[in-house]
Amino acid sequence: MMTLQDIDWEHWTPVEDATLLFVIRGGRILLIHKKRGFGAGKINGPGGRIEPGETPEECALREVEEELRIRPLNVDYAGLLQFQFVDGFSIRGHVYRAADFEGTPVETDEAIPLWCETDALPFERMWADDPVWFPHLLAGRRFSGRFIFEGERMVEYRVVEEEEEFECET
Ligand SMILES: CNc1ncnc2c1ncn2[C@@H]1O[C@H](COP(=O)(O)OP(=O)(O)OP(=O)(O)O)[C@@H](O)[C@H]1O
Repeated sequence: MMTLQDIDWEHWTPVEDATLLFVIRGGRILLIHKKRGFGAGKINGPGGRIEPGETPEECALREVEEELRIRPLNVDYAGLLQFQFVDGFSIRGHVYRAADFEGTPVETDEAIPLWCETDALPFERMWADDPVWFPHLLAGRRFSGRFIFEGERMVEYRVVEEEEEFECET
């Protein structure tokens, strides 16, 4: 069985590089019901794959516009998630927080917007890792997490709080 220790995380490069962006305002967080792509059917933050020539933050903003038609404001870096699947797939998630936004979230081909109270999140409909790092996200802390997944099952994880300066280079 694969464990966290079997992986050289410092030199690990993911098959896919992606983003997540969470608007958190007035005790509520803006999530989506993801209609297609990786994780379709789950509730998550808006986000998607980083395109060539794009920074993670540019991708995060573009994905929120594409999926919900809003423009996040006061965006800051929140954390980094490294997911290794036992079948060989791997994905990195660059996570951002926004304190405000312009526009009105609407349903698109990709997503249905869903405002949730931050103290009543639908974790049973979210990825298994989310309950592990959401407390950091909601508290405004920076974090990084490493995870082993077997399909949709989280096999092992380690999440730590990071110093303010920490940000991943791509
Ligand atoms: C394993 N545990 C996980 N926990 C929480 N979030 C996870 C995740 N694994 C992937 N994610 C997120 O899911 C989105 C997939 O996006 P992505 O690969 O782009 O999907 P999609 O097929 O729609 O691609 P397009 O960019 O639309 O082409 C992307 O935001 C990525 O950060």
